[in-house]
Amino acid sequence: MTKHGVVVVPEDTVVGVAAGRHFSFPPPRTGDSCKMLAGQIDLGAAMMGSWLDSMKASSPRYKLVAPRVAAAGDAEQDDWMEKHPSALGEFESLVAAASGKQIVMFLDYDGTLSPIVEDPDSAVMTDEMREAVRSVAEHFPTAIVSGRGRDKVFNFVRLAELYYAGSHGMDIQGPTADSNHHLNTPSKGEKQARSVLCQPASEFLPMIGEVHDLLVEKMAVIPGAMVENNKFCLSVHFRCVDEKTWGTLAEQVRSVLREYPRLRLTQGRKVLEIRPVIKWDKGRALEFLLGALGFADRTDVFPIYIGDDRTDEDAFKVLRSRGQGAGILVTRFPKDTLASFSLRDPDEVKDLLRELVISKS
Ligand SMILES: O=P(O)(O)OC[C@H]1O[C@H](O[C@H]2O[C@H](CO)[C@@H](O)[C@H](O)[C@H]2O)[C@H](O)[C@@H](O)[C@@H]1O
Repeated sequence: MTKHGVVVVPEDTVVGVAAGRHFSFPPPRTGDSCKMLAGQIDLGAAMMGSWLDSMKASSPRYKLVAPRVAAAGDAEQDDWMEKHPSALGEFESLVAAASGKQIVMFLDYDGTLSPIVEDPDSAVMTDEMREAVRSVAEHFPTAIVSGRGRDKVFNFVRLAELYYAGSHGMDIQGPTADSNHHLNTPSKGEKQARSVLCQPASEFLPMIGEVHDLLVEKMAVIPGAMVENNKFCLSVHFRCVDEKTWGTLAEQVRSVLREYPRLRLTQGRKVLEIRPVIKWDKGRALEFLLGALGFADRTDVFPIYIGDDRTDEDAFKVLRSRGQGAGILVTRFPKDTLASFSLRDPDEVKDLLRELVISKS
């Protein structure tokens, strides 16, 4: 398929192309009007129907990619691309807006640095992408912000010089002193203290372990279902579950969570995510890291956050409320988003990272 080809493709493979004109950049300051963008499912009020609806709504199966043919769909796509143009297409205005400011990079992992695949354990990052991230981190402080457990995402990325915010930001670790060139070199005694920066949900560890075991038991009878332990949160994957069984899966998850009112449910790409009710998300992690880097109240900072998922909307929302930087959504579909720009896939993310490095050289 070419970029501009006419083809019907399954989820995760559709393309938006038009260059935009009326996009919202720099992002305006906003209040707390994120609607349900972060994909939170209200456990208390939710009827089974709304769980299922939400799972289906986040899993569109087919989409026409035909700028010249599918006029109705295109109008929507073009309109969306005008509001969220390609960050590559608008690269010069992006760099101009960041001029004189310190760029800080925030990168989601799955769907952003690695393509979405069926088996979560196989979502490896290419060497080319690793090199692009490594180069970008030479120029700008860089953090990986992921729903995955921190150790797991580190094992995929394997770059010691980055910050890592695992478990949707509930487990933040800075680079080791030796590799961190963005902070003043600490003494030997400081090195260890600087290692883990923030774990706001540590009291939930035993509960998460308990719920993990219960969910593994429940999911054992659902073909294709998989439970992933992300340390401070859990993922119940339904990408490989027959759609006819999604209702059963949702009901099983709900039956477990009914007994745990201190846990909440959010939704990602064909995954239900269970996490503590604490007010902490990828947006809070972004703010925490900006503070840790000394940029909390600075106006000369330009955070760039790139992510593909509903949970990344919390970070886009923070950028909007700060009136700073740029949120970039990785997607092939028009989606409700607070991001200012878009990219279509991890390959385009890699291109953008490379362009940023070139612009700095
Ligand atoms: O915040 P992220 O780094 O984007 O993590 C979100 C979830 O990503 C992973 O699941 C997603 O990617 C898998 C591999 O491509 C795919 O199989 C799955 O359907 C996606 O939902 C990860 O496995 C989850 O634990 C994360 O919560």
